[in-house]
Amino acid sequence: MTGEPTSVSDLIRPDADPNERAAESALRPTSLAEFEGQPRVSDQLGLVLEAARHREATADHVLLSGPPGLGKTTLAMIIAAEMAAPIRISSGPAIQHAGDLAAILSGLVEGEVFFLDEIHRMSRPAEEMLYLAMEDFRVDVVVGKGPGATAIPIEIPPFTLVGATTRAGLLPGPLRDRFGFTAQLDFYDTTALEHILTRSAGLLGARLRAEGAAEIARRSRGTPRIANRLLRRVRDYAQVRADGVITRAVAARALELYEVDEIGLDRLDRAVLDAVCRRFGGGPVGLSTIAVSVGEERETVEEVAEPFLVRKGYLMRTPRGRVATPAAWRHLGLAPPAGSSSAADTGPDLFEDSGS
Ligand SMILES: Nc1ncnc2c1ncn2[C@@H]1O[C@H](COP(=O)(O)OP(=O)(O)OP(=O)(O)O)[C@@H](O)[C@H]1O
Repeated sequence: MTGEPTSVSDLIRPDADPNERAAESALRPTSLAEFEGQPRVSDQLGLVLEAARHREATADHVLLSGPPGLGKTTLAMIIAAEMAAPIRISSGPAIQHAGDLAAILSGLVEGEVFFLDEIHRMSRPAEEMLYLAMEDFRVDVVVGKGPGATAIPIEIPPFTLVGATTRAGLLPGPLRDRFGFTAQLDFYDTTALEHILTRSAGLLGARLRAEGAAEIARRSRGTPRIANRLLRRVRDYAQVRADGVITRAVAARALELYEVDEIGLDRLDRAVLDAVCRRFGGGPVGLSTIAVSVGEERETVEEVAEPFLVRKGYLMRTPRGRVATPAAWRHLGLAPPAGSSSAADTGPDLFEDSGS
């Protein structure tokens, strides 16, 4: 049985949207002092950079890991700004040949920050070239083929590699070990998101009340990118359907219009919960069955809806499929079936993909 098609709202997707690049850049904090919400990372990174400045040296290589939209690109830019260094930006998937990497590295100037996003998606040969570059500031460019091939060493100026990954566990040990400092970014609490929203509203010239900021923050899934995106939509609503001021009521009405509920679930999230609870009695039910039932691609359910539902404690992955928790039933306004808490006995598993 196929349910009503559920279009995925782009509002709550944590990934970058190329159409939003300019809007995002305008809201990026440009110094560590302005980078709120990750005090431990800011403190530790501040120390690393200050020490490097003290020694008049290039900063150590930095690895940033964490889910999308939490500020990895922003931090890379801040590192460059704090070191008064230029920044060069590329990404793992863009570097498929070692030669691509050699060309970038040999063009760097001394002290430059090289930001490599999605570093876990680089090709193996490029990765091996990077080891040498990070350690010895040298690359070996192979000229020719077969037995006549020779490696020509090329010196490269000292630089700071800032690698970003959403999957630190996928990085090979030798690569991880070559970073002098690793920072794990966490989801933001609502207070931090309120501050970020207030700052963003100032830059956008939006009239955001503290209670309006709290309402948006609550629905932002712990992610600054989503918070800023919701703010822009709520601002539109406030201008067109209200008097321009973003109060709690205006924010709530706007986000209801966009189908983002009071804890940040959108239509797809709710459809998934609804399918698991109402159609499949709370599970266990396979991922593919859920996807067919909500009329979405399996990958979309798995990558967009599920991580947040699991993080919220609404859905569990078990060896036999997905299971709704009592909290999920309650969120839908339903009474959990008797004994449903014993679903936990099935035990959340560690399988990435267990329910197909
Ligand atoms: N600590 C913060 N304070 C204020 N704004 C932030 C903060 N972190 C992120 N942002 C804002 O969130 C948006 C997304 O941040 P950013 O592009 O740095 O995320 P990312 O982790 O690199 O995401 P991706 O992995 O998808 O590239 C930007 O507009 C940025 O201004």
